[in-house]
Amino acid sequence: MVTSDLGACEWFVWDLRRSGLIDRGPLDQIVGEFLKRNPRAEAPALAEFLVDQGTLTAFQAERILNGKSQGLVLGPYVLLDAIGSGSMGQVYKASSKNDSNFYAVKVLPRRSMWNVRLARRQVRSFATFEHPAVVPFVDVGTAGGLHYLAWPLVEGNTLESLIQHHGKLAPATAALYAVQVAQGLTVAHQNNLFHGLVKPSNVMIGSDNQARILDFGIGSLLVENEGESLVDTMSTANTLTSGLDCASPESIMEPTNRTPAGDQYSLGCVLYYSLTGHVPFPEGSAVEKMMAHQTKEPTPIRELVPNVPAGLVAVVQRLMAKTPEERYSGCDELVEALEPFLGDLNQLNGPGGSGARTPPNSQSGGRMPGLGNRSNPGAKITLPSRSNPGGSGMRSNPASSSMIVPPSAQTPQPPASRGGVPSRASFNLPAVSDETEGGAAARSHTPPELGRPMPKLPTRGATTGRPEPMRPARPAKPMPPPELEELPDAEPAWAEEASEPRGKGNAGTIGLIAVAIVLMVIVYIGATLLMK
Ligand SMILES: Nc1ncnc2c1ncn2[C@@H]1O[C@H](COP(=O)(O)OP(=O)(O)OP(=O)(O)O)[C@@H](O)[C@H]1O
Repeated sequence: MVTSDLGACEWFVWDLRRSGLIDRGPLDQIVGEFLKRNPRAEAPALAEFLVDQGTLTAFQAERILNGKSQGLVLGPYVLLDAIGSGSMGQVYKASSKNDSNFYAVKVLPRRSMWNVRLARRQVRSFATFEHPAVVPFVDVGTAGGLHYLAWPLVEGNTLESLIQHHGKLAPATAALYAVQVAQGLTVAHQNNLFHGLVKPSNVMIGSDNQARILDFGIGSLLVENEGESLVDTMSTANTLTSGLDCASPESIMEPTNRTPAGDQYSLGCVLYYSLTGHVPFPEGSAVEKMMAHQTKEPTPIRELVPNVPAGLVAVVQRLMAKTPEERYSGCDELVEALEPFLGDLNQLNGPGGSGARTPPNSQSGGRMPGLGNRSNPGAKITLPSRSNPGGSGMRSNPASSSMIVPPSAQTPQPPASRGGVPSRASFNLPAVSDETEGGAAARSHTPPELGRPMPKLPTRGATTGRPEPMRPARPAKPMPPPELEELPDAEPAWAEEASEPRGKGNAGTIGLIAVAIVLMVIVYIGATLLMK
């Protein structure tokens, strides 16, 4: 199809070609047919058509209409939608050209500096085991100057989101999720992997009532490894701050001191949050929170929620012991300590509700996922119902803006062999990519995205069809074919990383941050003593 045939859609079609989302042949055919029927159509109309017939997702169309055609294909991943953003970067729902499964792809800010080689080693470690509560870190790569990390996409709502919207959990429900997380951590710790950032926003509860730990791998990237720190200083600082509510005292004193025992402390904070609806130290500045983790005890749980069993409170206290040695010998011991509090979930009252029922879509058949027959053989464990508004606290919350829409509601579900998480074996891991955008960016057909409303597209009245704000007008000179075009961000970040051990400088900076934190703590304690 020649450029002159494209009319007012010319710039859009060029950008679409540059994006690498669709093969040129099929694209030209679809566009040609559309323009034959609508010769005067402008770009938004064409975009809407492509979304309607499933060639583009609404997110992709919106990005391209806004002139952001780069970065939609990162290595094997085709970005389909934005899920949310965290302290390290933006997270996208993506499909992989390697296996057609869905992934959560975290894209780090441009020019983040970290050592991809060591991150790849992390990825390989996750290939050695599987657990229903562990969402494995499956890929890391660089494309067009952007670094990306990938995990299988899981459906559900985070504990943070659930509790923010529906309040604290019933003790048995809180214990159930803590057991599931502890089981996942047990297996990870046995494989020499700690999490380092366990917190309510990193625990996803699926419609099968299985807790799944998100963001595995990131904590290790924050830690010095062979003298090289993996994540740039700014990302490290942001991530540490965002994790402060559940950070162990020892990781606060020394940010690279992340261990299995630290995961226990963080899980203690998560359990405290589940039982009370508040993090242990909700008040004050970042420094005051750091101090509190070092020196203070949180408000006693039974002062806030009298019906929490004393034994469960004792478990939280032990998990949150200030010194690692006082905690459990391992998460397996913790699982045993929690099991007596699972009770009979049929009898439980959730936030504002009566008994819970087994969810119709529960894959566990009412049994506690992950525990099999091992625990409470006598107890008839029925999982809390998402669909029971008066139930046990595990309720769906379609109104939550911070929640992702379960992919089942958006797109055809990928084959899930582990209660929502595609099995590691089925990942068919993409060769860790180190390609530049556009170069190896294979042209693929984007899987149709169902059910997402079309974004408000720019009005069609504009003479160019170009939305506002517009990019600068295209130069009058003939454009080179996209294949030959120089991509603006195609600088090989990997080459830099390979030649320069940036982590060392970064490690030094983390050391300085640690020293500064220690000094702040000392000054604070001194000032407090003087005031007394
Ligand atoms: N594997 C995953 N499957 C589905 N959603 C995910 C997955 N990983 C992350 N998310 C979602 O992506 C969003 C952003 O995640 P991200 O980890 O960046 O932020 P966060 O945990 O909220 O904050 P922080 O960066 O401070 O930890 C969150 O809503 C999170 O639930």
